[in-house]
Amino acid sequence: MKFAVVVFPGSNCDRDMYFAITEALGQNADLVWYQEADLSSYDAILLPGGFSYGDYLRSGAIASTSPVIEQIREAAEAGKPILGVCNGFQVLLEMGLLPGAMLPNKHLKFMCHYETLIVENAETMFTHHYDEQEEIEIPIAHGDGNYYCDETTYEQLQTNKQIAFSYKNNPNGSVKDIAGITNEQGNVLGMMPHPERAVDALVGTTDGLRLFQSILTHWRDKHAIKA
Ligand SMILES: NC(=O)CC[C@H](N)C(=O)O
Repeated sequence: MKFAVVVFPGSNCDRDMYFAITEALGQNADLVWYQEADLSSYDAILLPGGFSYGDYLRSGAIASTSPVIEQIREAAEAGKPILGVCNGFQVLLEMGLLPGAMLPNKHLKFMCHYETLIVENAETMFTHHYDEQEEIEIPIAHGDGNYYCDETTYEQLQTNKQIAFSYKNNPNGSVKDIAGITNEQGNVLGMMPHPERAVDALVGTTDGLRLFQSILTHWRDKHAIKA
């Protein structure tokens, strides 16, 4: 399986994402510069964390206007898996591929530590290697991680089972403790915590690895040649 890691000016978790795919998952990945990217040959697209365009205007806002965004939109419509982590999640919100918006953390401080997440939906292509309501340890690192959506949107998220992860102890003020959501079709996931930083026991937890394994086995099942 071939993954694209889209690099914007100011991305800083692109190498971690690349490591997670190539070293931990054992699959192919390319770091693709946003201006030169041709995403048509990739099976999945990963938007890494960081501070694209220095978080000017709003986190993810300027990146969400770059030409590569049209290709990401097309890939999403084609049903390819799209994962946005942290700044990648902010870009997905700003481009309207996921509902809601990101606000500054409740205490207006950048936070970088482990959080316990609850797997709210273990049936998505990103989460089927977890158990429903399983608690996993994944690090966060953000200043603008306070997810907001209105009541109607929250009801839609619930009805469509779009809430993938929640925080056990909400660190940033997010509505209903939401840590990660999918689109209605289930092939676009945005999450603030960093699964790519949780794929090697040396750094304390490998709980993030199963997210990438979920993408891989789902893709293999879908593309298996059936006799
Ligand atoms: N690690 C990241 O992706 C940081 C995200 C973002 N720029 C913030 O601080 O909110």
